[in-house]
Amino acid sequence: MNPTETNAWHALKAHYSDMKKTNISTLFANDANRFEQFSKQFNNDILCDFSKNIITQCTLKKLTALAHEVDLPTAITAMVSGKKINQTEKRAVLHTALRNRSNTPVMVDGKDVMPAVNAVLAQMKAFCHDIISGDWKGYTGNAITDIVNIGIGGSDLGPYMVTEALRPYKNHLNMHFVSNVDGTHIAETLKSLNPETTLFLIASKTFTTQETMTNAHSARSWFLASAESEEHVASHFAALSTNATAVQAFGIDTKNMFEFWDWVGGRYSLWSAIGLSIALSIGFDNFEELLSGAHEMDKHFVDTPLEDNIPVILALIGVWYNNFFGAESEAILPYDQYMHRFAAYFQQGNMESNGKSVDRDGKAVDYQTGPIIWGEPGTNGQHAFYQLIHQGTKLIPCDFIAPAQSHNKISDHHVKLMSNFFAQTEALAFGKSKQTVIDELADSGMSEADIASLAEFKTFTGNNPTNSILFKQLTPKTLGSLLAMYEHKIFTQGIIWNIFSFDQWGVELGKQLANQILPELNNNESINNHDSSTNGLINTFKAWR
Ligand SMILES: O=P(O)(O)OC[C@H]1O[C@@H](O)[C@@H](O)[C@@H](O)[C@@H]1O
Repeated sequence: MNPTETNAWHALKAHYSDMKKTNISTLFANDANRFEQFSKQFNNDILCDFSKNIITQCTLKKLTALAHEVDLPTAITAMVSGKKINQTEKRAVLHTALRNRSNTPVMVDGKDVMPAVNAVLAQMKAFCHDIISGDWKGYTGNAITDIVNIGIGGSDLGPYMVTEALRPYKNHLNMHFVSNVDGTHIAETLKSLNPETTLFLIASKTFTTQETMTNAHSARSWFLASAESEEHVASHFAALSTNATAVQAFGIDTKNMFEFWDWVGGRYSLWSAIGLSIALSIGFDNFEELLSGAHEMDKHFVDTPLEDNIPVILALIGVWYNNFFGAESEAILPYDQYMHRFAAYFQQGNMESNGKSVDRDGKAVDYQTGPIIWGEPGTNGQHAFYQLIHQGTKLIPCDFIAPAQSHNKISDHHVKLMSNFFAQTEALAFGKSKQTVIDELADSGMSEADIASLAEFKTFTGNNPTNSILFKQLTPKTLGSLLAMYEHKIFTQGIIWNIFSFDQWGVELGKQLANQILPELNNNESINNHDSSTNGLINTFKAWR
């Protein structure tokens, strides 16, 4: 259903003409209980404060009506019960089954997937035990000290982000992540490694991705240059994949293969065998906690009425700015250094899922779909790009995310960090009037004329919307819940925008052309079969290399 043709959309359009004239300051001034009314707690662990948005209860009602009109509840049930909702790839979408700790049957093609999910988890558990305890020996009899995850996109971003986020839980193993096909990435990583004590995890759903396969072959050659015999590969290489044939062809023993399934999307795969690097880094029990946290959020998403459903509310507020206010982007700003890859992770999560311009009926959409996602950890962002958020011409709704308790209680760092966290959303919402600036400059010794003209530049209009997501501490469980919350936000928005969120055809054309161009780079002949720009660039590259 085209969302713009729903009754709810028309009502929202009319409502927007009123709301665009109001501002956050007024909304707070008129309602002493605004925080209580527009915030929700999840499991007494995560507080989501939506109050600093340009919304009223009426806005939320109308947005929720939109979610009902596009039949979000049926769509949620279809996803979690294994319906093939990824229609262009004819696949189910079941990352929720990977963390289904209640173990209720989940059927795909008449078969319960849970026994297979549990079997791979058991295999991961045993492997983690062997590697972490040092029982697993490398080819010279030494224990493994370093793990290198070789993967890209969903086979890299999630494991890397979570491994970084959960550093306080990590054991003695040194983790490395190689993704880029740029030889610098693997070369710099290998420099510090000893082949006798290094384990490579080749992480690729398809096991055909050019970047990953190239890095995997280079890692193998590097390893064999020391180990000499192919039979040693078995104790230093494992594969995380859906493609057993390609794993075997690469030379990895399938007993070192950790399987997952076509119903796991790459960008939703950290909960599967793709998460093996996470489990190795923090131990399997902590990995299970991560799954449990996500499962708790899954239950909330499935069971909670839309009006109280946290991922749904986040999604609807996102739609409000994206489709009615014309916001082009959203910033994700974690005030936690451990979460420094969180925005990058959800850049893929959001932009690969909802960066679509054809609807589920194959027709070009005539409305906006997924926003541009970006962000960096606070406070670094404050000293870089917040200027534009505060005083630029673009509306940038932001999510501020922070833990109440730091893992590193060093002097007053955390209260300083948090004072910035609170100050920023306050400043963004309420701004600073020209009169306040003039009053502040009154004793500066400047002339009245100078004060008046400077005040123009020092005024903050405010009315910049934010969500604040405050949680107790960054634990595996809380991180699991936060990740699932954002995943379901993306899903909800995809349903509203009537697009397929679980395919990614947009990554294919570049791959195809690169494959055509690659052989053209293997000689020094001038080429002229492309457009003049591409010809010119290739020929200059050939002349200069
Ligand atoms: O895990 P593999 O198959 O190597 O894919 C890695 C990545 O490839 C990209 O082209 C996208 O399709 C991503 O969704 C995917 O995560």
